Amino acid sequence: MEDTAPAPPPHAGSTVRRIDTQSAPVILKVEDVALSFATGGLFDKQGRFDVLKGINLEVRRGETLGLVGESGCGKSTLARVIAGLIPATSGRVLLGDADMAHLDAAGWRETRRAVQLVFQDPFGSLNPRRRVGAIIGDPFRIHHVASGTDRKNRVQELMERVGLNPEHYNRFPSEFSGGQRQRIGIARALALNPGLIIFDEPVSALDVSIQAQVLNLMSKLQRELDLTYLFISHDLAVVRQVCNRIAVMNKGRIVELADAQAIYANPQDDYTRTLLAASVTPPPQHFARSRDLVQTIDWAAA
Ligand SMILES: Nc1ncnc2c1ncn2[C@@H]1O[C@H](COP(=O)(O)OP(=O)(O)OP(=O)(O)O)[C@@H](O)[C@H]1O
Repeated sequence: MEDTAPAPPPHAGSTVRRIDTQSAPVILKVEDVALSFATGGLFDKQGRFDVLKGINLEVRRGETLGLVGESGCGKSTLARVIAGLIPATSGRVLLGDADMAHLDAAGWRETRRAVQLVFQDPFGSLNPRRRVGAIIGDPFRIHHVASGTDRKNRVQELMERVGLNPEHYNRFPSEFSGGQRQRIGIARALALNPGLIIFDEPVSALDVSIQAQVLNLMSKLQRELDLTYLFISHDLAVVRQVCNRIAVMNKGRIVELADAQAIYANPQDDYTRTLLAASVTPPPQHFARSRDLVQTIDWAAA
């Protein structure tokens, strides 16, 4: 299946699913999280760099929370703290009732299943020597969920769900387009029925028509599977289409968090206004093409 289907311009309309963000249960809570990296005094006299400063946010079941801010403000670092890949220096990350700082082995396994990270990786790629069926089937293999024909059937169901041809199970990543490879990453993230999927800039390097297809796929999957997303982007025009609420981040702090409509209609913070002013949709030729854009965390190696 090729990415040639006509698609609406990605910034033309919203695909946001309506949910009651006040009453839906909280599945993730970030409480006063701070993170400092040691710099050895290279960049500042204290010998540390405060990347995250007093971060508070909640993600409610079924919503898409956007996390927006300029490059370097700490979005990806926060994603990694939430996914349990980097411990916070202080504060708490609660997944359901479980404090990520105090998980036993079973708790870690559950976290690795429950939180999936899908991100833009212009330099990396899906392992070119592995077949797509094996790549998408990794979570089943790693978590001992399914093997043999059962695993193959489940992988092919996932391929179908994300709009890939299941008969392409034995193909290599190089035989897929950029948009299709994103679908491969998304299929792998879906494998273990995650409670939360963190998308880190999943469409920012894609051709504009392919962006629309991937955003539409994300919305379709969310409706069908009742998924919860944390959507990270530097571009307020992109998150507008998919987010119920938006957190605006600047220099390691959340400076504003509100319903998406309120952010656009009545931004409260100067920095949000600056970001909004900068989020004019660029013409298609300004989007770089990328051969391989999304990679999920290889939990076996993490
Ligand atoms: N392991 C590390 N050690 C030291 N500094 C780091 C480390 N990881 C990230 N940083 C710094 O933390 C800051 C935030 O980085 P981060 O990647 O989280 O930002 P971002 O908002 O996601 O930006 P981008 O969209 O460009 O990825 C940057 O200044 C980065 O250089």
